[in-house]
Amino acid sequence: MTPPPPSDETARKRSASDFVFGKVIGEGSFSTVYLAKDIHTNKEFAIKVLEKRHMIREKKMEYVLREKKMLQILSGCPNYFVKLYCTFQDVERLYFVLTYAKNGELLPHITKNGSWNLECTKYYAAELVLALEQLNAKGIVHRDLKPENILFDENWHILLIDFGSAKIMTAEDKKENEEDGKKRKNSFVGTAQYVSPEILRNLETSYASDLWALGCIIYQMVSRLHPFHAGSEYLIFQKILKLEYEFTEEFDETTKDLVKKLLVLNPTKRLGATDIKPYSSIRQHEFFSDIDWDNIGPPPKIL
Ligand SMILES: Nc1ncnc2c1ncn2[C@@H]1O[C@H](COP(=O)(O)OP(=O)(O)OP(=O)(O)O)[C@@H](O)[C@H]1O
Ligand SMILES: O=C(O)C[C@H](Cc1nc2cc(Cl)cc(Cl)c2[nH]1)c1ccc(Cl)cc1
Repeated sequence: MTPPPPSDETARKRSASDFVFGKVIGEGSFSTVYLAKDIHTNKEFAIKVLEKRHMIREKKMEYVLREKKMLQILSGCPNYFVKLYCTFQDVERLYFVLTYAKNGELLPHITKNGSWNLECTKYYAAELVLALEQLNAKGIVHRDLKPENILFDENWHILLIDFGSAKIMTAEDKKENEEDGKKRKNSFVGTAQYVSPEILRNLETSYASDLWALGCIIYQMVSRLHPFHAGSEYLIFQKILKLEYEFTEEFDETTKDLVKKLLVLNPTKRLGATDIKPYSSIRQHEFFSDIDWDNIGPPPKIL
């Protein structure tokens, strides 16, 4: 007995004709992201469009299906992640219908000479910690966290994107991470400046890989530069493996202490890596002494 057709509009499988496509709001290596409006509800979405031919040629199907699976898992989280409303396809393309992050990327706000200050750094580092706690609770490691993958929604809260490189930690992975020095080939390397030492040394990634990226992002929110910078990816990797970075004069002692406890070569020694309740030891750090973790309140003005 075939099920009755969905009663209301939202349950019906969508197609491109349900949307009016507007401007391009971003380009990925395999995607174009459009601002689009649902013709039935007038609601705005970001629609990420991928060419099937390109997916097949570049053998990126697994990446797309992984992003779809991760976004479906995360769509149950209350906030901090872009929501996947639906997916559909036509002869040439695949479509992800996503929350529209109206206020764009974090990166320009921390690099331009604007009003970004230590209060913003603390607030958004706290939102990042809360987002990482939710990822941990869902068993997901993002593996490519960087300011370009952190967007702002219309109320200036963060929305993490780009889960095509994410990994679901299995019980097996967790066990292997406890046995130090277990060697396994990594099929994935993130973005040079933010890649963790364990990924460079072909060791298994773990939640602690995202804690390394958190350290890099907090460093960058304060100094506007990433901690490991050099003229080539090879030289950046060398600096990461030797933990070769310095603090600029903008850093106070408390911020330095937190960054030092996150940028630790051994993943199991990073602050939060062995928390029974992740990430209580990061929450308790002096750097977050002004944060009320049960209600971090409205975002600071960064206009
Ligand atoms: N939900 C969204 N709302 C607003 N802008 C978005 C959204 N998703 C992506 N973008 C913008 O589109 C750009 C491309 O995003 P997309 O995730 O498709 O590519 P990418 O995966 O970041 O690129 P790559 O494939 O090289 O990693 C992003 O850098 C971002 O600026
Ligand atoms: O409609 C669905 O939800 C399932 C399809 C499944 C699917 N069809 C595909 C065709 C190609 Cl060429 C590549 C991938 Cl990754 C493909 N994945 C799909 C469509 C769109 C997106 Cl973004 C992901 C998966």
